[in-house]
Amino acid sequence: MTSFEAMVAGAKAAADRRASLVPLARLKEASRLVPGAINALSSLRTDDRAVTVIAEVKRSTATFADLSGVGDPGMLACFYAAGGAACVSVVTGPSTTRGSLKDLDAVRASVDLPILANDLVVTPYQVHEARAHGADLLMLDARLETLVLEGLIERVHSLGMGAVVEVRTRREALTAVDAGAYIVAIDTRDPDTLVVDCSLFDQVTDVLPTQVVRIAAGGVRGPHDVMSFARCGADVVLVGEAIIRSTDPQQFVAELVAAGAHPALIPSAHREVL
Ligand SMILES: O=P(O)(O)OC[C@@H](O)[C@@H](O)c1c[nH]c2ccccc12
Repeated sequence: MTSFEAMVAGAKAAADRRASLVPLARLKEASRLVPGAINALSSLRTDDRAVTVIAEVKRSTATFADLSGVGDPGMLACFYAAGGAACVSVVTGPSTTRGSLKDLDAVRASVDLPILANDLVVTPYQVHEARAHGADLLMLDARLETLVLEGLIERVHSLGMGAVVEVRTRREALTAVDAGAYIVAIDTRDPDTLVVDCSLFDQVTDVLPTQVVRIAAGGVRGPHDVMSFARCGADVVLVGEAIIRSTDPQQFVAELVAAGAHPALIPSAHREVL
């Protein structure tokens, strides 16, 4: 079993345990009571800035080191909104990340921005959970079996949410699009060293149809990286660790947002009408 297969098995077992406590039918009922999902597309892709920012609430790094500065996730999300983030991402699991649906609840109660729920999602039960807790976008992984991925994307879209499919290679990018994704997150980090490789972004996105939204996800350290990814054709950057480690998250998000709106990055066709 590969480590990804082991993580999938773990996520499935955990979801099955939760389903034995709260059956799917109850969850579906609960999702009918929450306000409908916000269509995040118009917030993510805008004409007046080259790149928009998804700011992430998370309790651990990609290598599961503790990010103890998170404190109150709702408050942090308010800082992100005040800093100009287009969307807030919340890591809700798996358990190694110390994230939970409680964090999603706290963020949902605090901001009106679209929310991306970020977990290893492997069963339709988790899709309904995310919706019942107010998510508008849901992260999926292109390494899942194709039929499973297709089914999950369909389920996400049928609940009015947007599926964000995370990819690392051209092949995964093609799989994601074939499976019905129109928002793709590209992780350009080397899996061993976690070093960001902007040139990989170009290679992977090359195979995507132009209408597909491109999110640069993982390892973005600051405004400079936002501009680099913008030049590679990113529409959105997803930033977690660097914001949480900063001394002033609102100010840091504002700096990322300003970098994404830098006039030098806006295509001339748009600049003329501004
Ligand atoms: O903290 P970073 O390096 O800015 O990375 C953010 C994002 O890529 C990451 O949190 C993420 C991407 N896909 C995920 C799936 C599950 C949990 C978390 C994630």
